[in-house]
Amino acid sequence: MAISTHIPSLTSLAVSLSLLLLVYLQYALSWRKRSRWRPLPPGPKALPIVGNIHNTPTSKLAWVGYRDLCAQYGDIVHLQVFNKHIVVLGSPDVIFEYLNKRTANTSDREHTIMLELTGADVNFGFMPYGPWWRRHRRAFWQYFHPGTVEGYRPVQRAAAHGFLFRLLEDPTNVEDHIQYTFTASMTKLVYGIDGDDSIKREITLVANAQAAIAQGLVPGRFLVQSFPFLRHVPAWLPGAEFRRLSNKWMAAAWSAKYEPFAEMKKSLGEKSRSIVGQLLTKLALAEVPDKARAEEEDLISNVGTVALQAGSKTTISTITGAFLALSLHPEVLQKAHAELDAVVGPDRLPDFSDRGSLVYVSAVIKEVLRWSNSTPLSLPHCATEDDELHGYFIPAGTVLFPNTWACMHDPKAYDEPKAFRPERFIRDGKLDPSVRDPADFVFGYGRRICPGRHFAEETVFINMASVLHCFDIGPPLDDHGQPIKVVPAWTDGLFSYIVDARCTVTPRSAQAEALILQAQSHVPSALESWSRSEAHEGDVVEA
Ligand code: HEM
Repeated sequence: MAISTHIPSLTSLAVSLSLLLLVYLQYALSWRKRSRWRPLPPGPKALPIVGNIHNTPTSKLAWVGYRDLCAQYGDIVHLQVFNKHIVVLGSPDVIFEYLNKRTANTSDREHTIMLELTGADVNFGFMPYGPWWRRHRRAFWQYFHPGTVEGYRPVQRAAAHGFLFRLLEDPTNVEDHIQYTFTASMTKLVYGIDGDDSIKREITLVANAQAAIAQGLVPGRFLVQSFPFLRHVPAWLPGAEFRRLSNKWMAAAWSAKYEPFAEMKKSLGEKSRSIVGQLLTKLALAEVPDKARAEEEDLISNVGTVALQAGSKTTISTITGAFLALSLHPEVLQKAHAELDAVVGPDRLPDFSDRGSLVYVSAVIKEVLRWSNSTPLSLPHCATEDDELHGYFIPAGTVLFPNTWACMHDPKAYDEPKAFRPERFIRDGKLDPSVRDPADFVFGYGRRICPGRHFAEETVFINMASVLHCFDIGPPLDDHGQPIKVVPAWTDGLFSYIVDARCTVTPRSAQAEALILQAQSHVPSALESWSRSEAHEGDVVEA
């Protein structure tokens, strides 16, 4: 009896083992065929099944950890987490070679079911590389290339003047004012909508949609990320929390996409100068079948929502970084004041036309972009097909992390990289082109490079030049009026923020106050006259 029960179980064990061996051999053979015997890039030793989960940086900021791994293993480092391959690109040479030059295979994004479940799939910044992404990017770029962006200056200027006024009225909520300023200019440009209530509502809509993405895209938080079929389990089952959250996330994404869109459509005639207004007017005049029209309208509403969502965190984080840096460095503030006094003088506010003459202010902005990175690992790209880099095998689907932060804190390029020192960008009274330019890094790479970068640079310039012209910025004060020492620190995550950006903001003079009040009184008419102006598309060059 005992023998007869053991024989079948031994046989089935042998069969199972043979099957396992077969599967393994097949996998190994296919791997050999795909890799053509090329090794994966070097990296720490992986454990069975979980891979390098223990090597992914947790005790320090991810980009600092990745920089340290590159110091140990070289500029190209491989990690594996379960079945996901990650390659860290640790120097400008490998980043430019792979992401800027070999773009046909390195412009994808990681495919994850969470994009759909959070509603983030309407954001073309996360879309897979392909025709749908390309159509979004073209539509967007048409309105954000350098030739068009110039036409947005009246709105950006009005928003900057509004910013000065808000800082004057309430110098305590600097970050809120930055957010308000960015949203005010974008809501006007994208939907033609202004007014305090509409701007505040838009801030909430964008914040809700971004919170959904921040919660839903945390790697490994939900089992459904690794096992997409679980998306079909009923919401009441234990462990199906993601289904309940997903309903909330998708509702937030839907509201951010459709509420301002629906509002602007109601009065399209008046709002036709706006970006979405122009796209809808063009569509109305085109002869397109109904199905294609619906698809095009979907694309237009996506373009509107992404302009607000993709640019807000990065721009807000950059300007907040500038306030912190200036509050810590009175010597920088003093030099910027001296330059503005000499170039602009006390009787007016700075304008876009001053940019070329404001060398020191331009260097301050470059140093802010270098010192405080809002996306230290950029937005990771993904390899579409199996590939080879420097003799190493890069499997299809590998997530590519360009370590922008490491390039911006490389002591070989920037002496004492932790120090905030705008002078490093200046030689003989001019911007020094031989110094590594942060703009070549912080806006990302290749075909995915930030298409809002020209707009962003103008926004940062007009706001920072105006603030520097009118205000003193210093450390925060305690209840006894004593300065509080703020130690610069940044949050971890895809988007990185200053942890503590408290500072004091006070007008430089009575004349500065008067300039602000005068500029603020012209804001409504400036916005009104922009709405009635002609749009100029300029010559579209490749993104
Ligand atoms: C200082 C401000 C900004 C910084 C530092 C920044 C940085 C970035 C970075 C690093 C990427 C990823 C690039 C890559 O994948 O290689 C990106 C993508 C993107 N940015 Fe920006 N950005 C800023 C402002 C803006 C603004 C104002 C807008 C909108 C007007 C915008 C729209 C976008 C879009 C739509 C994408 C996705 C591009 C794609 O995947 O094809 N950004 N940005």
